[in-house]
Amino acid sequence: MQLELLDKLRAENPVIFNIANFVTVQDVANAVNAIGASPIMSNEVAEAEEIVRMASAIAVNIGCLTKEQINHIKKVEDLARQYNKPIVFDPVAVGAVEYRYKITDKLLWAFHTSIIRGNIGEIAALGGFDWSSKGIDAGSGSGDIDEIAMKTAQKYHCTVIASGSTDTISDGKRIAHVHNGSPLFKTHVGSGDMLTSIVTAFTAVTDDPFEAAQIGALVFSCAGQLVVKDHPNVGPATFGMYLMDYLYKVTVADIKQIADFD
Ligand SMILES: Nc1ncnc2c1ncn2[C@@H]1O[C@H](COP(=O)(O)OP(=O)(O)O)[C@@H](O)[C@H]1O
Ligand SMILES: Cc1ncsc1CCOP(=O)(O)O
Ligand SMILES: [Mg+2]
Repeated sequence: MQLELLDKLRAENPVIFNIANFVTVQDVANAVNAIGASPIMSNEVAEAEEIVRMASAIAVNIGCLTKEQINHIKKVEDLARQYNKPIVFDPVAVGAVEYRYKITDKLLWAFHTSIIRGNIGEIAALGGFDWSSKGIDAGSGSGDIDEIAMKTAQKYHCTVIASGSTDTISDGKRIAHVHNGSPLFKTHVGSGDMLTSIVTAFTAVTDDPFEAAQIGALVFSCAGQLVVKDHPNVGPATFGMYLMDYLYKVTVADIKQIADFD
């Protein structure tokens, strides 16, 4: 894995355009900023072209989907194709809400997406696998996660991150796993959304989405793991607070010491 991409990201400070949800927008902006990129959020179709042109990569999060937003996403994804900007898609709750599944499936067929980042329930739903998602959460299921990630990547011709206690990453041929992290991530709503936009930031510094997915997952998981190592009494609020600090200060050397991936 190219750990030096973290230093490259901080040196280049790329602009990352986020179509965010209103629940976690502040966390996502701060996480992208803390890791060393420059976030911009927008919901307005009239400024879409200017923002796509200035951005190095785009995160599309459907957490609070509206009809107006679907039109915005279509416009932005069309512009991303025109200006050759990578898209990372977060299919929030597609395993639990049929409407979201249908919209997401159409968008994923209509436009090229570099990376889909969802929890295992969301990725299983997109891949057509049996799984019981629960709202925004992964829920429960017993499928083979490697197979689910790989087949879903093949279906949509992209890289997939199925996150969870292990993040499973596939581009349809290769498989990688990031084992770092902490169960505290589950107590902080927005952990997945932050991961998606941090992975998006890494697509700005490498042309290989499989590499961006791995390094993004590793850096984010290690930052959270280091929070808990240094502050063992954190709870949901303080974990989220310290996570921003650790995204800001974590170094390649820190990550090398605890990295657990294959
Ligand atoms: N039990 C766990 N142990 C370690 N890391 C976890 C655990 N659960 C989730 N994570 C981490 O939390 C982040 C968000 O993943 P996840 O909870 O799957 O997404 P979402 O918030 O979209 O449901 C990922 O970086 C993942 O590695
Ligand atoms: C609670 C909630 N409702 C709609 S979007 C959202 C946040 C989802 O955040 P994450 O998937 O990162 O936990
Ligand atoms: Mg999520």
